[in-house]
Amino acid sequence: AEYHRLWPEIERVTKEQIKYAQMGLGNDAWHLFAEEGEMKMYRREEEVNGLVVDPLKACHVVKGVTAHEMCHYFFSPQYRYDWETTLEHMTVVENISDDTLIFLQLHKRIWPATQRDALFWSHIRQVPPNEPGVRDIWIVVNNSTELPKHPPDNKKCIRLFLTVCLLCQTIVSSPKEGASITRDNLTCKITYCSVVNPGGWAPASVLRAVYKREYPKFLKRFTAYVIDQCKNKPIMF
Ligand SMILES: CCCc1ccc(-c2ccc(S(=O)(=O)CCO)cc2)cc1[C@H]1C[C@H]1c1ccccn1
Repeated sequence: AEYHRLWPEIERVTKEQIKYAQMGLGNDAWHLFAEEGEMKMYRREEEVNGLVVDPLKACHVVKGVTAHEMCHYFFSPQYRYDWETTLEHMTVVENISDDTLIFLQLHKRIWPATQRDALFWSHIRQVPPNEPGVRDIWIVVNNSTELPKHPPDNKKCIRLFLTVCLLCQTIVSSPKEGASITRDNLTCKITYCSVVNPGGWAPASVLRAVYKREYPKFLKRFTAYVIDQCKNKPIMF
């Protein structure tokens, strides 16, 4: 896929997202808006031409799964309806390669906002570990793109623009002397980042209320789904 017209952009955005996810909260003014167990969700209030584009950063730690498993279930289209409750319709409009797809997603209308759709490339890759104690790192990046064959249909819904990454790190605690690694030895550290431009105008208060409610629900549901899918399966590193 290295020769695909989107490849330079995929490389650039993926490298940016790896840096952005690994910098943690940096010294930006993040506001913790949701906290449940190990999951902490932060946002910054930002508007571009009067549109809410609040960057979001979520940090979570889950036991019993690997970074590869978490990213595999986030990337693969066949599981999406199982965990993405706000989807009305989803299709893969282009198979660029086995690690890069283009999705067209119609999201359910979230009253009182207008219905949105999203057209984005999605790329999964393993990244070299950057600190001791981390066995491996995987990332999925979703980034909006335009295709002449799938122009926005402004009569039907508004096309939103997103850049999302799910960066996961696998930490393995040493099993008992001579025992093999089991899921009890696995910890997955998750950083989920998203910047969504809603496309058309929506009241800031409405969008912020939707995000405040939907993002914690989404990450909780998604991680619980992966733990449940993996628990009786051999570990996929
Ligand atoms: C007014 C527009 C609101 C709005 C913006 C953005 C998204 C959204 C799209 C994609 C992704 S993802 O992480 O790439 C996973 C693949 O689907 C996450 C969020 C969804 C909504 C709608 C449905 C609401 C929502 C918001 C947040 C999380 C989940 N759903």
